[in-house]
Amino acid sequence: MAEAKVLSGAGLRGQVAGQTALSTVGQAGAGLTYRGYDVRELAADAQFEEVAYLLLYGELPTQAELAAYSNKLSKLRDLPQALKEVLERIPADAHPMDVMRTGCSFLGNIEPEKDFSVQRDVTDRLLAAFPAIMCYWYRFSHDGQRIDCVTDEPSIGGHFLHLLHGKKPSELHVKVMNVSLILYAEHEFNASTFTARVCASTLSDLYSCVTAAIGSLRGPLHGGANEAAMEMIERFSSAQEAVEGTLGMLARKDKIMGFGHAIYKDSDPRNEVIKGWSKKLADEVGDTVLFPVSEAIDKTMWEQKKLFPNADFYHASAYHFMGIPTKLFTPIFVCSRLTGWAAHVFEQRANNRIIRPSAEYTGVEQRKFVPIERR
Ligand SMILES: CC(=O)SCCNC(=O)CCNC(=O)[C@H](O)C(C)(C)COP(=O)(O)OP(=O)(O)OC[C@H]1O[C@@H](n2cnc3c(N)ncnc32)[C@H](O)[C@@H]1OP(=O)(O)O
Ligand SMILES: O=C([O-])CC(=O)C(=O)O
Repeated sequence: MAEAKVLSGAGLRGQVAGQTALSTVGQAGAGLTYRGYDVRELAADAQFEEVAYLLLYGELPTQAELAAYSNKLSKLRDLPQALKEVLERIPADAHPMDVMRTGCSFLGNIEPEKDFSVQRDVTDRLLAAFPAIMCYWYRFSHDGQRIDCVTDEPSIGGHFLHLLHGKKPSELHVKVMNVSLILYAEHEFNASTFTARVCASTLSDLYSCVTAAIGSLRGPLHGGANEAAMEMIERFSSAQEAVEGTLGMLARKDKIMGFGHAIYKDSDPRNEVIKGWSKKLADEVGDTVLFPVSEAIDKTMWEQKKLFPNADFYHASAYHFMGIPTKLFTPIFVCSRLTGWAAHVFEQRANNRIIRPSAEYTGVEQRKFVPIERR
């Protein structure tokens, strides 16, 4: 058992910065709940669209509500021609998180949120369109193909895989994508969500809040860690090499991406779920390197530092086994976390005061201005 985390000091750690009814993180019992439901139960039995509905509309849907919601989302998947033209101009070596940021922002120009009464419709549109924004750009810039942005896949996860690979995904892969989207959907006042809430608190529009949040998620200390973890794992060709490499990184005081957490102290409840699915995928593809390497790093980190894998670490190998290019890992997080961001924006708007903390001044004392010719 690791020691209790120090919840004070830099990074606003431990400061209560507002209220939420959306999730609890790191509390006794479940570890992570969405509107009171244990994320592990949701990941085992729910569809991502149900979880999106729960977060955005307040309760789990009935069969009829889910069918109507999924149908609504399916009809909103296609991209306007103007957006496709913008995506075609973004170079292949751009980072896909920058593509998502631009895609979201541009859609805000051509389909603006006219007033807050349409906030749920704008969110549903983004939820439906994000997989196509990512895949249209990726397939055009990498394969020179203008893909059809509409598929008959019932789920968002299946739709994404179909757009990316140009064929119907397997049942197992659709299931894993569904689990992954559920695990990433919401996480209280993490950096990107807090960014969205700060933006919302100025009464800005939803596209601006989401665009700002994407920028915040991009960094390797937050969502970008799944991509960074993959790059590290791929450097090792055996478990033995991974142990030695991890010890070397720790000796050099490098940060090991995909480990540790600002709130959880001895485990991230999402890890056991995605690790289990990563193992199933490893068996499916007959992997004998990536999964053992991941487990060797995991074991070494716990033995040496009592640091545990967070949600990002085993997502890396899971996505890789499904043939997803590494640089698309964090954009998938965007497709999911959009639900949490938007739900927080709705909450902020419903009970708003501009978020404007104070700073402790550490600069020079007040002094007299000296005109430039006398400096
Ligand atoms: C979905 C998500 O966003 S989950 C987070 C994804 N991010 C990562 O995986 C990046 C790697 N991890 C980290 O950088 C950190 O653990 C964070 C950013 C997640 C949390 O940061 P903090 O709350 O500041 O971490 P914490 O206070 O627990 O750090 C304690 C000590 O452990 C060290 N530590 C924490 N994580 C790591 C790590 N992954 N590798 C090496 N050392 C680490 C810190 O440097 C610190 O050491 P120090 O006391 O000598 O300075
Ligand atoms: O809560 C955090 O700081 C980071 C995290 O795990 C998430 O956003 O999913």
